[in-house]
Amino acid sequence: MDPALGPPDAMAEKRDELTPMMRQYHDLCARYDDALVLFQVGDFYETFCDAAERTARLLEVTLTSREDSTGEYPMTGVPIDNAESYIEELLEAGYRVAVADQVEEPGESPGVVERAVTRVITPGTLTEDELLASDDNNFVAAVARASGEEDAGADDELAIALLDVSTGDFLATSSTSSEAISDEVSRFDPSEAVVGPDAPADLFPETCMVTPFEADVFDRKHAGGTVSRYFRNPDALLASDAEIRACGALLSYAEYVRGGEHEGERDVTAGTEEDADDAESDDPEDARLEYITHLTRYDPREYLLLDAVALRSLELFEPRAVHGREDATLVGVLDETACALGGRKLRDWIRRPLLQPDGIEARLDAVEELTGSVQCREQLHELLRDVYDLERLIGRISRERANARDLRSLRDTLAVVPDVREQLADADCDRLQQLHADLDPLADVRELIDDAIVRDPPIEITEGGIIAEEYDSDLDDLRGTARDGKQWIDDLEEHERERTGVDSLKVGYNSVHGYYIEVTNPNLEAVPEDYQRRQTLKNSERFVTPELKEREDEIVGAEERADELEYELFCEVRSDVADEVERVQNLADALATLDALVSLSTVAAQYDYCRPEILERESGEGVEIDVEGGRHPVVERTQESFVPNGARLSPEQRLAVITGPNMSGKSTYMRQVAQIVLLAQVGSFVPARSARITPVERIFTRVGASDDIAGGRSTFMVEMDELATILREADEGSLVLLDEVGRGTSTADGLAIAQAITEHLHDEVGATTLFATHHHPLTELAEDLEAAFTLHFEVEQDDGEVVFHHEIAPGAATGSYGVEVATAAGVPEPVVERSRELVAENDDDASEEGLEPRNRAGGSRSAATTDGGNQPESVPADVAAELRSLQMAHLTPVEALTELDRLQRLLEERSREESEKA
Ligand SMILES: Nc1ncnc2c1ncn2[C@@H]1O[C@H](COP(=O)(O)OP(=O)(O)OP(=O)(O)O)[C@@H](O)[C@H]1O
Repeated sequence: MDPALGPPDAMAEKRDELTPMMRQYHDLCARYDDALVLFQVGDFYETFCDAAERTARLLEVTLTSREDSTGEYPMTGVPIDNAESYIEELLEAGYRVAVADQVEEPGESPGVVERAVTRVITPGTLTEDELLASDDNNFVAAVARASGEEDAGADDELAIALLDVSTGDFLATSSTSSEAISDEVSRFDPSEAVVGPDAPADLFPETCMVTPFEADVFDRKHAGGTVSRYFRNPDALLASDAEIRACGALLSYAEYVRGGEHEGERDVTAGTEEDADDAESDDPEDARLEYITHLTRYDPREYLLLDAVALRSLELFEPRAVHGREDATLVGVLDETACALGGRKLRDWIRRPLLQPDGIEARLDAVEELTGSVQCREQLHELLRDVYDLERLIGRISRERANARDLRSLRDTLAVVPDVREQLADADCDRLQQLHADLDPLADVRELIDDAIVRDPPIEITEGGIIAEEYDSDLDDLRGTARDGKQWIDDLEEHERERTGVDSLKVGYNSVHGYYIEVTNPNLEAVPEDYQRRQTLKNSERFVTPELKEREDEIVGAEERADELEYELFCEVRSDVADEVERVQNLADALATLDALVSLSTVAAQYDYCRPEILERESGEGVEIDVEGGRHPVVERTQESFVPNGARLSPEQRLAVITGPNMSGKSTYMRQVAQIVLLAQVGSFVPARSARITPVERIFTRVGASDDIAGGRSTFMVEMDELATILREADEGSLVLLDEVGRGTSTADGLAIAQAITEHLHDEVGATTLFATHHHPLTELAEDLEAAFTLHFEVEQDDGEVVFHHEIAPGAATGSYGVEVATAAGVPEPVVERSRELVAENDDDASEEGLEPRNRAGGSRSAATTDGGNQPESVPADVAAELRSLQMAHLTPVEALTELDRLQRLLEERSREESEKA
């Protein structure tokens, strides 16, 4: 265990003798033993002992020490004012951070000042804008099994719950397959996972912090109680015990990290179903997080499924190195949203493309309508730019972490809503009409903030200057008293000058002595009786009068009371606004949806996309994809010109074997088809002249071997693993992209595997498949298979140079042009020349060899012939034999070059041996 966590050993031994403050620190460390405790002492957050040494090193701050009667303890502190940047570094180093604040003013009660953990900051539960890396969702997940018993069977139901603490988004689903849950993990990419005793540890990638949490909160009864504090009927809302356990545990965790007076929530005996029924039971109800108002239970089968491999290879959110541009992702090209809300919504749509034509058509109708009206679209975009991140704002408000500026931001957003509504007043399609209805301007909330909070309030909420005039009569009275007093003082100078006859008399103020009357030394004789000396300066004396003192006390008293009252009033307003959390969240959702739709229509109009026709698919039937003039949405933006290509796939013609030289455009083409399908299912227009598409249920990809080298497994193993998944899980509702399968092994084995896979996909799986390959014999196979066909990219040779047209055409490619590409890449001329000779020789050989007959599929191809032939004299027999056995038609250019390189070295070795013998 990390010695920086938990109660320091040095303190534990003598806990009872520690000073009360150090004992507090010790006890909080014991209570929050999985987190680094930052302990407020005045203006600093301090850590002690091992934690101090660790933080001093990590944060590069000075290590000091603190002594009490029990000894001297290392200590390190960071200023509270910029604690967030230090906390960020601690999080990056893999720590959770528990912030223990002073929760009363020093001297407020006898003894040591009270401290409590007011928040536990973990990667998955961030709420501070400074710590949240982006506007995107930041999820914490919890996973639970149905039974929760240690010996649970393999096909027990597994559930995952996901919560974004900063926005209140809360989702849950379950499945009997752990792969399906793993796919959901990839989809939502949580930064933290809370696990109970029975969760499979290998579900989460390394980037996700795994937080073990108390077993009891995962208990069915306890979890049911927790969920029912939030949602009326958990059993009707959620589909299984596993889901209830995951949701309940996650809510308990969210309550736990909120800390503060609710820290008792870690006491897991509270919150059973019986407690929840008892309206009077205070503790659990108090712990309730007001901003969690919706729970979306979904079935993964309602959405197009994309596993981690497909998410990566289709460049949805992460760019692939090849394009080398940050925004070279699908979300990058689609995101023209105006506000953070819309950006998150769009990402969610891309993460979960739809399957049901109705839902897709509803979005497409809205996109079409907005695409057709430039003015409306642009005005909406302009208006939406003034929309703040309402979800995070209302989250902060309901967590009592919002300041007056946050309330004004909410008010400013509400002020935009009537204009946004106005733009939708004449909408035709259902979706836009519905949004028009959903856009509640929350006039009451806006009015409240307008009345209560000044236009430009300060950041601080305890120093006054927040509450508007005429909002509260007591406050107005206090302010009046302070104002009158100040006016009296303003008049005092004039008055006293007249009374004393001293023209140089001045009235001033300083923070130590308060108000004073200053008289210079030559005039001291004129000082009246009632002046009381307060301060002697070099050339003057300062006085007060009993009346001035009295007025001063009055002003200070009134100001202090006004500040306190303002704070109270502010908290009341904030709490009244917090009561409307659900309405604000609903408004946020409507604005987010509108922004996402406007963004899709902006892209559609700007980049000449077309509305796809969505076809119904009966279950068990195959897929129809008919695209004319399609373009790759990402690649077309990264280069000057792009050649459009069509695609026609149907249940009768569903497996395309695509050949063509390197760099001709095979991979681009395949990804383009998949991205067009995916875009259509998002409800977006697509980069094509026309498109007719049946929604696909799942997209599988197996792409370039060098792309996916996962830790600890060879390239070939990764490839086979991904293939195994495809063969096991794909069906006629799937779209499968295979890019150069079988490269990581010998040519013969590679071809055999590719052939077997093609046959299996064709005969058994029935998935719509695009298969790019350098194994030319596969094109022959495609001709034998009823529902397979061939496509190719042709290139031209112009004066020895290869010219790429990037145009797809029916049939198989005639040559591989690998040698020409090698020339272009700068491979030395003699090697290229020799390659040409070999290609010519081997073409003859290859034409005599065929593919394994289908009924012998899987058998390895015949071994190389080693007997002589037309052996050139200068070539040693073994090298010649190896050269002859090379099957050039079956080698990729890189493999051919590697072979050539090896043979050239062998030749040189042989010549050296010969000359040494001679
Ligand atoms: N339709 C197109 N119009 C214009 N340029 C294209 C087109 N398709 C591909 N390209 C360009 O050609 C480059 C190579 O394309 P791609 O990677 O798809 O080739 P490939 O045939 O898969 O090559 P390899 O077999 O070496 O993997 C792309 O990076 C892109 O710049």
